[in-house]
Amino acid sequence: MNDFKGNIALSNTTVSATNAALVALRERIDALDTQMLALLNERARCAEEVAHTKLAEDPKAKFYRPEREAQILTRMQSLNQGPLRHEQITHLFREIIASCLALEESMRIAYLGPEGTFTQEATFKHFGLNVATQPVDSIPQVFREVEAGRVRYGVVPIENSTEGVITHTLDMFMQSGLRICGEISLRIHQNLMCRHANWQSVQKVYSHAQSLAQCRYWLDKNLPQAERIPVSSNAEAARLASLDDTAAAIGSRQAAPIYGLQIMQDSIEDNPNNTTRFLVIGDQVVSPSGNDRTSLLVSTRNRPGSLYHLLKPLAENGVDMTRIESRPSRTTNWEYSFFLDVRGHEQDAAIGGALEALRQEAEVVRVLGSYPVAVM
Ligand SMILES: O=C(O)C(=O)C[C@]1(C(=O)O)C=C[C@@H](O)C=C1
Repeated sequence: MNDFKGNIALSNTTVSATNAALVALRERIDALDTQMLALLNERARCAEEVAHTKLAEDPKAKFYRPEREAQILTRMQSLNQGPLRHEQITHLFREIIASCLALEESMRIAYLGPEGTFTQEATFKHFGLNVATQPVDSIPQVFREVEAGRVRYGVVPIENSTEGVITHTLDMFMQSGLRICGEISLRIHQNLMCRHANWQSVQKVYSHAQSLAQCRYWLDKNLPQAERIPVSSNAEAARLASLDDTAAAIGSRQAAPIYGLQIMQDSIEDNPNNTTRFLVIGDQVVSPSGNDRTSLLVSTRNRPGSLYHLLKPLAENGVDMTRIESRPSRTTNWEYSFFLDVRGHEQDAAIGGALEALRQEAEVVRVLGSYPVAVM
């Protein structure tokens, strides 16, 4: 007997017993919600007091404390015993913290737009859904908005696990004095969207070049006839697809409702672990969280063994390097700047020692920021 027939066969007594159980459970949920409401507001009042305490100590105090947020989220994950998953707990607590932070200060965040990009998704993931945002046209423009003080922080992409580093962002650090205050790690799910259900017949697929590259094999297999047209952003791709029945777009789920499209196929990225890392940029020095990363910009003259001389101080001080990128220096031909990521905080003795030795070797050594490693 299937469920449907089973339900029909239930006697009146069973139905009322089921109803009674439901009523009791809902009463329990209502009682728990009442407790949570009181607790949430108590927490919010604490955050308001934190704001007063910070201001009393320093009238220019920063309210956003990424290291504290990372500690709270990590602690909640370690305490969590389910059935809610770590990811859901993290998401809920992020929203709670964001709402408390909004009571302390109303902030505006610039991000690489337009609306519907993965950078927007990363911004909301980190700062909560209710933060005021300012989508801008380019990575340099995000830096300019923060430098001019028109927004408090900016969010820019830095690297993708499939397609590698975003050189535009690295290059901006050569000109800008802004610091990295945080990082956001976002699992990138690419979606195929168009105006109608007949997606297999489309002749064009618009997307950002990186997204097209991330779906290369899926497109070869499922839409071999369609021309792949790279455009400035996934949101622009969605806009173009919204004007044309013979076209589809690939991009973030967020873009579909904004441009009146339907998601026809989801998670079409070739690599199931496709992740993009974003940076939060601002003018803030962030305290240690206990699980930090430090980004360095080091420039040196090109002489034999120069890279070896840069890396030796790190190795000798036991500093764990997680990334190195080289970029041609903008000022002199054949001089290189290196972007290094190391584990730890600039206040750690090991990194302090390595920096001191590095400064003997290199022309320029700049700490771009020490910040908490992204929590989920
Ligand atoms: O602990 C602080 O400094 C706070 O401002 C409180 C709080 C929170 O809600 O827990 C809010 C915002 C900060 O970014 C970090 C934490």
